[in-house]
Amino acid sequence: MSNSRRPHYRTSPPAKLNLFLEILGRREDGFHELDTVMVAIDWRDELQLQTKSEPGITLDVDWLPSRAAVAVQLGVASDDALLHVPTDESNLVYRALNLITQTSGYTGGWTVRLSKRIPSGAGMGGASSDAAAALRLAAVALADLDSGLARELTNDKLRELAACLGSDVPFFLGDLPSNPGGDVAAVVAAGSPGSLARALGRGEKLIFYQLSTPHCFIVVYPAIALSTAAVYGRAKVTDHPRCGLDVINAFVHPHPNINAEILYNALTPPACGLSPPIGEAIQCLRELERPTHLLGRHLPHCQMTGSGSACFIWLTPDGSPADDGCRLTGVDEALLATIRERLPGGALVQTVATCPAAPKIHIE
Ligand SMILES: C[C@@](CO)(OP(=O)(O)O)[C@H](O)COP(=O)(O)OP(=O)(O)OC[C@H]1O[C@@H](n2ccc(N)nc2=O)[C@H](O)[C@@H]1O
Ligand SMILES: Nc1ncnc2c1ncn2[C@@H]1O[C@H](COP(=O)(O)OP(=O)(O)O)[C@@H](O)[C@H]1O
Repeated sequence: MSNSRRPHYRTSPPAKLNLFLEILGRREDGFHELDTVMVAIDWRDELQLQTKSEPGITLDVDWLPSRAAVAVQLGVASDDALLHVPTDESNLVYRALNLITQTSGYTGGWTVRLSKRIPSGAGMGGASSDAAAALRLAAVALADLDSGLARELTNDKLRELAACLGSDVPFFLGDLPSNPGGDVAAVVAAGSPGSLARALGRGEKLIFYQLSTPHCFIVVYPAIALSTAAVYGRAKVTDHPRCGLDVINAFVHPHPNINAEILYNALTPPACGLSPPIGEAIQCLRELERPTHLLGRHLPHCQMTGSGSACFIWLTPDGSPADDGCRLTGVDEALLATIRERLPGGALVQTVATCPAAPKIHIE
């Protein structure tokens, strides 16, 4: 088949927020044992790929709506490191496609376009989500091209490849059934209010929960990119670990009297130690004058996600059902503008809702 007649496979990889993160221990391989609770949110990149007859990977990366527009919001020069996304083998999409090629025995190559919206080094898992999406798209594309090529790409194998790429990557495969030849494209229930998972081990051992209603957040990226390894390098192992089950309960069965302290992140102190403006951003969110009908009578539900630097406010702690319009009811542009103004040095600020971790695949 000529390259121009080959189908395009595309999807919109979501970001994630860690609602809870406790460090249970330090392992001999340098990783940390975690207990973390993650939700997928609809702050999305766009990933499109096509097979080609020649071997090799052609990867184009751009920013949406444009690199210059994102730079203005962040208050940085357009060539700033904050906007750097590699286009070589160090891009996780590239590494994911190499793993698929090696595992399947495919002799052709890939043409890929990655359009970024998820800030890098934010603790929002953008690179991991892109990598999981690349695994899924490539598995579906190879199955269409020649079913023999997909024989080795069972769901268990995809999970194994995902864990090789990074601790957070398996989450973005979603709740894949453990069956050989299971349909990797069909893991998303239509209209699902989103994926929540508890992750143990180094993050790759997952227990998924189905949300009954979407939850909404304001997410703030305060123009700081942090290295995950550097933050873990300063982390302390606790003798008295907290447990993520309260958070899971609060999200799966929302009720009016939720204790604000259930949002917890043991990486916040080391991240703030590396970059004090993150602590200032969290403090700023806690001090916001919020519309009372929105955040109600409760303490502000704010936290940092992952290893930082992004922080979030949980918008639906009062148990009222959040419908699709939650992003619009009460969270007006004025509130988002106030947050931007109060954070010195620029910020991306956005309202988001929970969504499936492994989104729909489109074939054109
Ligand atoms: C902190 C978290 C929370 O979800 O997310 P991010 O802030 O990166 O989004 C994750 O644990 C990050 O997972 P991920 O970004 O996939 O990290 P990896 O590539 O596997 O590891 C990067 C580096 O982080 C450290 N690391 C990572 C995971 C872990 N459980 N213990 C660690 O000590 C190691 O130093 C490792 O070399
Ligand atoms: N597809 C990708 N998108 C963004 N960054 C990527 C990608 N692949 C590799 N990287 C590298 O991964 C690091 C950031 O990962 P990212 O997932 O964006 O942040 P975080 O780990 O904080 O959630 C950066 O150092 C960047 O150079």
